[in-house]
Amino acid sequence: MAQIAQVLVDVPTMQTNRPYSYQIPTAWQSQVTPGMRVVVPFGRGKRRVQGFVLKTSDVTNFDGDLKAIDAVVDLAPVLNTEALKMTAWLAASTFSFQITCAQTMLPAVMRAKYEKQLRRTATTSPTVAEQLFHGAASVDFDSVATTPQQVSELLRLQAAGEVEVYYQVKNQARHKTQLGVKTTLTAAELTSATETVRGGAKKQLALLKGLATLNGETMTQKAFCDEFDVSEAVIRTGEQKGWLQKVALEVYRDPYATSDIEATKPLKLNAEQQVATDRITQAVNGSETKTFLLEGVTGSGKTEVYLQSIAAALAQGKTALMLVPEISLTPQMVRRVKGRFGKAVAVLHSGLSNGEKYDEWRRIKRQEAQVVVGARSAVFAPLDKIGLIIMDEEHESSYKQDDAPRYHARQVALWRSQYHDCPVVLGSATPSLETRARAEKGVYERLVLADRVNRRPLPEVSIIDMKTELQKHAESNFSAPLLVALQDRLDRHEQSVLMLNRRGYSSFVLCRDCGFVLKCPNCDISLTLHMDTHTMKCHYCGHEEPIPRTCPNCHSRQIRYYGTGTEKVEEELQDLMPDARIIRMDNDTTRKKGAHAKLLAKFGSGEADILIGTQMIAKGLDFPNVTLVGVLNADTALGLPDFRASERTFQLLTQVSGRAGRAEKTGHVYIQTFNPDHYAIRFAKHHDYEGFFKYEMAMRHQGGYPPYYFTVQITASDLDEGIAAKRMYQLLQWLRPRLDPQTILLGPTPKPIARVNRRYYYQIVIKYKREPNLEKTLTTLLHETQAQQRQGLQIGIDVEPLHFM
Ligand SMILES: Nc1ncnc2c1ncn2[C@@H]1O[C@H](COP(=O)(O)OP(=O)(O)OP(=O)(O)O)[C@@H](O)[C@H]1O
Ligand SMILES: [Zn+2]
Ligand SMILES: [Zn+2]
Repeated sequence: MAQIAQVLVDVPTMQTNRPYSYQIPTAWQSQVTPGMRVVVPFGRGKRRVQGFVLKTSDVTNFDGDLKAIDAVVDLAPVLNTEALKMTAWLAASTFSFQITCAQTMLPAVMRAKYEKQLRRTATTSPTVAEQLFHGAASVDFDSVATTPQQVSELLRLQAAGEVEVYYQVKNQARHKTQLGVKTTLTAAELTSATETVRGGAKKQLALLKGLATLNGETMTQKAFCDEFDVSEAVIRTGEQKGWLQKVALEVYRDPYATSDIEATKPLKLNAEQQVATDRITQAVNGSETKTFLLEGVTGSGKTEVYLQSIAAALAQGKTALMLVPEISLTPQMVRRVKGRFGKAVAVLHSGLSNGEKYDEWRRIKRQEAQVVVGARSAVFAPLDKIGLIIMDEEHESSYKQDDAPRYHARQVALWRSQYHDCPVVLGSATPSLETRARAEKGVYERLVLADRVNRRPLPEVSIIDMKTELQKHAESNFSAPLLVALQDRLDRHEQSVLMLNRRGYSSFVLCRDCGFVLKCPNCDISLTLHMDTHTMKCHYCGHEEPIPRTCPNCHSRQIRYYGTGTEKVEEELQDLMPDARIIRMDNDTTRKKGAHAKLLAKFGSGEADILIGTQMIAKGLDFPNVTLVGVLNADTALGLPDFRASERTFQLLTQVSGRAGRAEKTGHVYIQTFNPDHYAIRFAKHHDYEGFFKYEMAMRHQGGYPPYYFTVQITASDLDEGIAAKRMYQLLQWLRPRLDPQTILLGPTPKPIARVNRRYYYQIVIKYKREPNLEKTLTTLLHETQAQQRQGLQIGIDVEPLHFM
């Protein structure tokens, strides 16, 4: 029997990966197992914290006095063997703490909430019991300690032993219950009960008939009443007569219960889809830990390949995990998967309430759901026997988490594929350069869908040079050709989608006459406008120069920061086209839960002619009547001070173009830009992913960027800019001798948005090809900066960051 538990404790100010030993009280010795949550005392005083049991052992001779576990939170482990291994791996590979990782893997409601209480003691005087506690055993600390006088009085009482402060760990997870009915009578007893019912009581007979069909099962009262057409009053009568019992029935909050999703059957695959599905199925059946890159143009029917591959895994008695970028943004995808697999599907995404997420999580854990669809953190879904993992739109940067642990869902997916011996499918029309490069090397197997379903052509793309447009007429967000095209669609009762790129809003300057963007002379990366210092800064190398008043390239005075809002665009368009019915989709109009899905449904049902939106409309939408796509400003993302700016622009333009002409009617795309000759725009015009890939790889090679180099970003932030900067210079001195001479250290530099939440950010970027000392150095850094964190300086380590801002 296990007598000692190694517990990972949740103490934010004193994190460590070293577990603490606690004694397991005799009564629980056969019950406490690894992966359970427990409440333990920590430090001096009465502090209670939540922790995870990592290991149990039966060592009986330990040094000193071990504290005992206070309470056991779970009846069964919430982290199984795989999950425990995964936390250890995740912590090591992202340089974060194991407790943070464990918490990230579980639904938010399972995170402990602490309540500070004031308790009575054995020696509390009757007056204090009455005045302070009003007869209760404990009170909320904050409610009785609002003034300094009160606090000082409490301190006095505490010193006198009359009261004590206690930290209560609150379990926030609540199950939802409904009233259910069940009967313990046998069929024969029910029949004889029928004979006691007097002639006219038809409803009582209906009740008995209903109960007879239950076969000992429990049914919710509501469902029972609906199905057998009896009232709650009749149920009460039945209860009084001893025919039935009312019980509390645990129910799941099902976020999709009210939406009626039509069941779908597998489509007949085209030749390319068939080849891809066969290869994946083969790997599923053979339990191959293989990674596929499914590179399929927009509208090539990747989803159908996913669905039929998932079916193959289910046929083997296995489960499947399907990741999509922030799913609340693609309600269409949920419908497709639920339509095919019905109740076997659990959905996890940030649009759900915490209770809903918890319920879906439990459904997966209890193996009641075999298919999980979800956004980033769904990669930790507690599925057993995974047969296939799919990652749709694998290039999406929302798969990377910005806070600790800074993990990429792709990394976790690959780890789980090793654990479960199953294949991973990375799907995209525009794979990330890293992924495509790995396929080139043969690390991943490449599967290609080169054509749209039914050989529909990809839409024609016209590039509109906004420099000449602006010379022709007054400043407007709309070029003449785009307006003509919009009017034309209005006349033909076809729909249009307009995208306004908000990324990089106003943070760089652009010449409206020649399209020139100011770049760093050292790094070939856009300089960022810093209004606080009135300078242009390179945040890769630290180069700084004044804000130009005229364009260094053409000497025009039309150089200014760039940016415009969706609301303004909507107003302008409504003025220009008073008859058009417009839906606007941006952070403002989609803030409310479910608003996103509603707006899309409205557009889908033809209640609007034009959908204006930010990047959120670029992906996944499949509306047959959309024949026109307009991109109002292709350049904003290009101007970002990030070596991935071209890649992101190309991906975005290709994705949004892909929304046009997906069904019978041919589509057309208009891209407005000040940089018509930029290669990202040229390749997007020709839907030429492969061309872009080769060109961009050459650029990365030349600049010494990923995938040719690996990168790690270290940030320091503090309310005091001087402290953050000083710490980074010290850190640079500290890092240099510890790392390989070949390794490049960039910075320290202020982050482009240097001040967020009143904190100042500084960063160092480590670039390397091979760095044997990296792991040791960064692990040391993580642990040694604990003391500084307590003083308010925050250090962040980000392996392979996706954003340098
Ligand atoms: N074999 C098929 N036969 C008929 N229709 C199909 C077939 N496969 C897919 N489709 C239909 O083609 C359309 C496009 O498919 P889907 O949305 O899966 O494309 P996709 O590759 O995911 O595109 P995107 O990357 O643009 O999201 C959908 O409406 C889908 O129902
Ligand atoms: Zn530079
Ligand atoms: Zn210029």
